[in-house]
Amino acid sequence: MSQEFKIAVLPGDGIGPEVMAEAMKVLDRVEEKFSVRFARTTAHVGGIAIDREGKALPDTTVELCRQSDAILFGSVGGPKWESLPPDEQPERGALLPLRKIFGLFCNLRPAIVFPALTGNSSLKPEVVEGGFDLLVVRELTGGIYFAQPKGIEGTGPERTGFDTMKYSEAEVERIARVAFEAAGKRRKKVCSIDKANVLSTSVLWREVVERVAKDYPDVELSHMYVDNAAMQLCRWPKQFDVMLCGNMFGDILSDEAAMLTGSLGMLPSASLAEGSFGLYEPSGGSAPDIAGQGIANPIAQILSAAMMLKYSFGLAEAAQAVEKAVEAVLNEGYRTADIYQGQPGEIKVDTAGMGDAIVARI
Ligand SMILES: NC(=O)c1ccc[n+]([C@@H]2O[C@H](COP(=O)([O-])OP(=O)(O)OC[C@H]3O[C@@H](n4cnc5c(N)ncnc54)[C@H](O)[C@@H]3O)[C@@H](O)[C@H]2O)c1
Ligand SMILES: CC(C)[C@H](C(=O)O)[C@@H](O)C(=O)O
Ligand SMILES: [Mg+2]
Repeated sequence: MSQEFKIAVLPGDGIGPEVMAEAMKVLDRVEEKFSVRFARTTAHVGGIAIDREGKALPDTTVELCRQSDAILFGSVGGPKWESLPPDEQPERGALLPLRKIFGLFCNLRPAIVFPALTGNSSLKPEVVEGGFDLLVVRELTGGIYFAQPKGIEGTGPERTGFDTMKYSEAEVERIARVAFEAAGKRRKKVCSIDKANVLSTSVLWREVVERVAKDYPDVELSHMYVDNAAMQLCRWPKQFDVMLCGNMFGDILSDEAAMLTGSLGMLPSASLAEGSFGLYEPSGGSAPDIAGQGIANPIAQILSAAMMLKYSFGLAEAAQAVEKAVEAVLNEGYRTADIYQGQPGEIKVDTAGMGDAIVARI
């Protein structure tokens, strides 16, 4: 009997369904090749769920996720729902609650500059030469995103919006351990990002990270202020191996790291709970500017599915086969519009063309 895994498939809005369709083809191929079965059930989330079921995260969707071994998520949001009250919008109404409900405290965002794509990077050729990869480890269920109180109060010029930045030692320790474990399997360097010259949360963050580091003597720890880190990422990203960040700093720096790779459409992510459960999604959003045209890059979604194979299902070999297929198509010159530069040897493809090329190489 082949192994079976249950996946809640939540394509969401904008380019979500377009890139998800390609990830489904990849999973079909993995089933064939590795004699596993992925029992997939699709449900609404985000704007489409508001339109069809009246709220961004329907109870039936949450229940489906509970019954599943992992969630494969597309992206949510778009101009159509921007005028709704903040808590009802797709991002705050669906994505953030999903992270909280399932305890997805650990967000892994690898940024890989493939050697074939160094010409696409926004950086100088000598900075990206030969390619590189770094891993952003972002705390995902705490910090300013979730801490209370938050809101908008008062009237007139005194009307005030406020959020609270809070981190407990336990929250910092938990995510720091993930970063050190990951670095131990990579180039053995953790750079912890904070703003300890201003923020009390960062002073605590730094203390706890220092303490945790003592348990990982083979991993080198450094600290960097977030503003400097944003600059260093553009100046010389090869200095980084694992970047350990709180929720908001990790959000910002992971988008920046994505662009070093050539396109946000290349950057996958895993959001993990304790144990094997996880939600896997591209780091980018629903890309309303290109939705419906069939030109979105499906690689972030496909590599997110590969992360699911590895982290939630323990199918490391299958995950590697998918990653190798992505690298192969890039080496052969296949490019969606976002990474196409009109160079000799490049083959321009649409979303489905990229998906098919990857499937054919698994
Ligand atoms: N996880 C999520 O669901 C998620 C993440 C980020 C933003 N959003 C939401 O998405 C909507 C749009 O946000 P935004 O425009 O700031 O960010 P975005 O990530 O959707 O798009 C930023 C830019 O990157 C490009 N891009 C992103 N993914 C791409 C892909 N796969 N292929 C080619 N190009 C790609 C877009 O075309 C756009 O030019 C907003 O409602 C936002 O809140 C959702
Ligand atoms: C859409 C938004 C809530 C989300 C975040 O800020 O976490 C997104 O930007 C991300 O990076 O996944
Ligand atoms: Mg973001």
